[in-house]
Amino acid sequence: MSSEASRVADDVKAQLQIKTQLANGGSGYLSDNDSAGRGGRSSRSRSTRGRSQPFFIGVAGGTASGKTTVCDSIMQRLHDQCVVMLSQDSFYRGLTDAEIENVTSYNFDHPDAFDTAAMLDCLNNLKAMRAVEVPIYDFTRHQRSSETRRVEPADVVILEGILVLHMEALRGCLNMKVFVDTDDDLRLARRIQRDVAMRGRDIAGVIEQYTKFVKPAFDTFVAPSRKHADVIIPWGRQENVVAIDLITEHIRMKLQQPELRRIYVNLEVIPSNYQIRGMHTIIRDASTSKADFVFYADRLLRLVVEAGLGHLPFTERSVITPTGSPYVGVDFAKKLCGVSIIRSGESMENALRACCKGIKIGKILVHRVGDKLVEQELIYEKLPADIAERHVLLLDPILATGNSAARAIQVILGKGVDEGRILFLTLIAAPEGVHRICRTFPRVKVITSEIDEGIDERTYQVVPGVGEFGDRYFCD
Ligand SMILES: Nc1nc2c(ncn2[C@@H]2O[C@H](COP(=O)(O)OP(=O)(O)OP(=O)(O)O)[C@@H](O)[C@H]2O)c(=O)[nH]1
Ligand SMILES: O=P(O)(O)OC[C@H]1O[C@H](OP(=O)(O)OP(=O)(O)O)[C@H](O)[C@@H]1O
Ligand SMILES: O=c1cc[nH]c(=O)[nH]1
Repeated sequence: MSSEASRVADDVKAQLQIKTQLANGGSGYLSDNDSAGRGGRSSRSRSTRGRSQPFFIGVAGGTASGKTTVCDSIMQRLHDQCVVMLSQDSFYRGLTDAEIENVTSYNFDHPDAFDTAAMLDCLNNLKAMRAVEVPIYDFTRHQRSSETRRVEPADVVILEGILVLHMEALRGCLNMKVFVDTDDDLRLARRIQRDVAMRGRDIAGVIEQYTKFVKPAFDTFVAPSRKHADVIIPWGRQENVVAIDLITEHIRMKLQQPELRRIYVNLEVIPSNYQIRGMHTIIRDASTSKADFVFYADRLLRLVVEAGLGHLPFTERSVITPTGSPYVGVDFAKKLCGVSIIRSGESMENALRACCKGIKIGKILVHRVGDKLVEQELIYEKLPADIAERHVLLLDPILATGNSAARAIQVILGKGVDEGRILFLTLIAAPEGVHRICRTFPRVKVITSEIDEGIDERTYQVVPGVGEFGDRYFCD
């Protein structure tokens, strides 16, 4: 790899590591059935592997920056996946007769030129795995065709357009945001070429439109939206193959992740290895002695606590090492506290104290009233008086229905703690509990070591689970 290519590779890798937040995927193959040319592209799949939501990628950039080429390249590389591509251009509002009369005064680069509601509706339907009818826009007539293009549900949806990252509502739908960065001169040259050859314009008209509308809108809306991107791809006369490869590789990696981790950006499952799997095997074994259960549960709980602490903010700090050399490091976050959900949550207190000397730990006791699915009653709470100023590590080794955790989080929020400052640390989580907490409290970070199959309908125990954690940890 050339040094330039390797620099770009490092850049893209770093951007992906720092900012990318993702969701969903599946299987299929590409076959271009785009009847409208500029109407967006569609690639049909073999199957969507029963996914509940697609993974949305937004690709923005100035006019003629190469967005379509970037999308095509990503799609080609994801040829074994079920991918569809939509273009924001398909959602241009058709012009009225009066607007067409005066078309040189119409600003096609302003957000108002797009039917954003229709675009959102389309994305929401695809999100629910429903097929959509996408409008077909005719650039020569400035009108929507009477026909539409049917787009089937897919595992990956790529949305490209100049304002895809500018529009907040659209950004909210995207799991990955890409900005294609191309020199202004190059873009103008391409734009002239394209509009003359393919959109029935003359050179003078293209330049006039560019100066009057395209450039000002780029400066006002498009360029500032770069800051929302997870990845910025430098794009020039040649394709940035390295960047595309790395993005595709990253998407593939994310597509392989279990469903829940792709849906919820506030869920972290700590990476497993054979040590961790071995410890889980011991604590899940019904014949394990109490001493061994406690020993291995403690080791696992310590890992969960360490992973949770990794999500706290930090400040930079440099020190001098004994060799006299500087080491640029970080300082731990201040103002923390733990809150354990009595009784099982108390098993995590030692792990937290071992990591954070002298940390304040509060307690909450909730009680289920009869049926487990009924809202929990708060029996007791003892929390630090200044909890509203602290980051809160909420401790409970088992997340089953999520009722106990939800009630505890409500109590903590009621004390004035910002939702984004709550970390819920748990050893084993059932999908039902993950949905409950991650959906209800999207800014609470949930950190767990393993996600199990589900909850037993009769006993409400996590399956395969560990049985009653509190009994096995505390009782002889
Ligand atoms: N004159 C005219 N321009 C239009 C019309 N509709 C859209 N545009 C222009 O189309 C542009 C949006 O398309 P681009 O982002 O350039 O197209 P693209 O093919 O996705 O660009 P790349 O793939 O990045 O090369 C805007 O800058 C608008 O000015 C129209 O009906 N008439
Ligand atoms: O997500 P949920 O459905 O609310 O279930 C999880 C709760 O169940 C367990 O406690 P349990 O009520 O068994 O009490 P214990 O801690 O005293 O063992 C566990 O420690 C959680 O607090
Ligand atoms: O499986 C479960 C569910 C709730 N509480 C437990 O201790 N275990």
